[in-house]
Amino acid sequence: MTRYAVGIDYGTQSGRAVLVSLENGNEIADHVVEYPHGVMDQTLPNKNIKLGHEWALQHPADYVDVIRQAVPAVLKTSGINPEDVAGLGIDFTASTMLPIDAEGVPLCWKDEYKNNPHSWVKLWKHHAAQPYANEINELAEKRNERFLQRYGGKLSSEWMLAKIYETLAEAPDIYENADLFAEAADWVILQLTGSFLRNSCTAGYKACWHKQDGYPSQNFFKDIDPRLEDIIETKLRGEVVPLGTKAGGLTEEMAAITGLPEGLAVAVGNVDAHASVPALGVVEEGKMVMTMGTSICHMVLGKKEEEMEVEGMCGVVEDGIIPGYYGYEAGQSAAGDIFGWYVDHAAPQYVFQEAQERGTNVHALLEERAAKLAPGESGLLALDWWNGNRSVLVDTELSGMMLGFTLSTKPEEVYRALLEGAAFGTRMIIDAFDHNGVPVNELYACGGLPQKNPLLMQIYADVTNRVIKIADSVQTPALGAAMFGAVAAGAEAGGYNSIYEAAEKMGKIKKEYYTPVPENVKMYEKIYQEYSRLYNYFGRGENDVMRRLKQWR
Ligand SMILES: Nc1ncnc2c1ncn2[C@@H]1O[C@H](COP(=O)(O)OP(=O)(O)O)[C@@H](O)[C@H]1O
Ligand SMILES: O=C(CO)[C@H](O)[C@H](O)COP(=O)(O)O
Repeated sequence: MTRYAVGIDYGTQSGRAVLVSLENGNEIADHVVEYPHGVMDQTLPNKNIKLGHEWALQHPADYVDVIRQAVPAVLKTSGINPEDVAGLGIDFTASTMLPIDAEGVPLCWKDEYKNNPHSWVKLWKHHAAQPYANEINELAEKRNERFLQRYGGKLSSEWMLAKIYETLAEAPDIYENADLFAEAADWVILQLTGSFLRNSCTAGYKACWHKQDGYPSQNFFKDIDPRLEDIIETKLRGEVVPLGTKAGGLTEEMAAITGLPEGLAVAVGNVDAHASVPALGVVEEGKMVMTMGTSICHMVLGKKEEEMEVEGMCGVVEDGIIPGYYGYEAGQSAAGDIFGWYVDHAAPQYVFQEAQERGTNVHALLEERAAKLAPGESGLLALDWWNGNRSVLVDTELSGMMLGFTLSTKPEEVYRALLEGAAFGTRMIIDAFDHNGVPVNELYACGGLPQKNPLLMQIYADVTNRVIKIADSVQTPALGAAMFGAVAAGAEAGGYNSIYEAAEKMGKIKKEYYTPVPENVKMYEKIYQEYSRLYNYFGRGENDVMRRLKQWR
């Protein structure tokens, strides 16, 4: 008898449920629900209350809507018997967080708080907490706090501590009246099961929790603000558990809403990018998974014995991706967005015209022409910093650059140089890991870009001199979430006893690989040396022209 699991992937604009077979990971049915309130970056649902610059909020009811609509829809489409579903797991954007009361009710649902923006869900890309992140970073650096090195030397404004401190500073009553600050991932699990547990992935990568050391010290929090002194025992309390842990069984109410059996095993939450790793079958060291879309997340597992320090990584967390390993994460803050920028704002009209005449899109046309060029033929070289540099320089003040233009430079040459620049940026990240005790032997890719742009993937293989394997699932994070749901169920209940077993059966990659072409590798090695020189020159303080130009804007 075939058994199934449900994975729910909570993205930025929408959530989707996917029903997968536990035999082989095949996606039987999926259903997407756009969040009715989307991303609130102008006003609260009460339209009279305007939001500040860099705010990005969400409505927690939208997350419940996804459960209410998408789960029954996949059961109906598939026609399976709900009793054959063994487990359920979710993945979420992070750090997407909210204040809740002692009963788990979001403060934004209460009349007395709903008009205060700080009572709502702060979405991962809410960047208004930057001044508070800066303050935390300065203090941590001054105090020589060890935890800072685990986050590439800087905490992000997107993360939990900056967002909580922002609430304390700007809305002390919300801070006071919050029983807990919760990751939305953990809050949704609370809705499904009635139990509140913090998953080690979001706690580790986004809230500075460490398996041995716990959170930063009480003393450190007190130094930020005396009112934060007891935060670890109060508003950050909650057991932190590894991924795949069973959070509990589906409640009677949720069983009625979804059509799934009451008591169904539900796994603790997970981060979207991280959930993809086992979905590609990756549960061991040496294999870097790249989630490639508007931006790129790079994840790699390191030895169980030793936590390594790698320049500019976003974080290292024990059990943070696959239990039993240190999980390392790094990132490029733009990739697809840079190619999209060129098409939208810089490609000439005649390219659009030709694309239209040929019934193709501009990306595809530029890719086709760029594929005819050899490495180095354009004479162009780009620094891929259109949205700053996340890894390894951790500097949002840096900006994009291209050199080598002549009067005969063509649009496809510029497009190819942008693809190459992104690949060099990834090579820099790989080298940082590889040279610091976290080997990267093979690359795995998922997300939209590997499906959209084969030339980009070949360039990545050539620039990094590594084989690249591509996900064979459209909903990679949801598949990963479903796999952790199966692990929460355990073999006795028809699931799996470990994520290793689940990955072996359900992880999926395409048969065709991208393999480096030796002569391209040779040429790109030379160009990469030039890229590295420019990278250091503009990125490490020798010439701060990018920073100055930004200041003068
Ligand atoms: N053919 C293409 N080649 C390269 N980039 C593309 C192409 N088509 C779209 N893009 C870029 O891909 C990005 C979207 O990637 P996708 O993985 O679908 O989204 P997301 O990151 O939001 O999940 C956009 O930034 C867009 O500019
Ligand atoms: O924080 C992250 C990974 O650590 C993600 O960048 C964030 O969750 C949003 O991801 P996406 O836009 O791909 O859904």
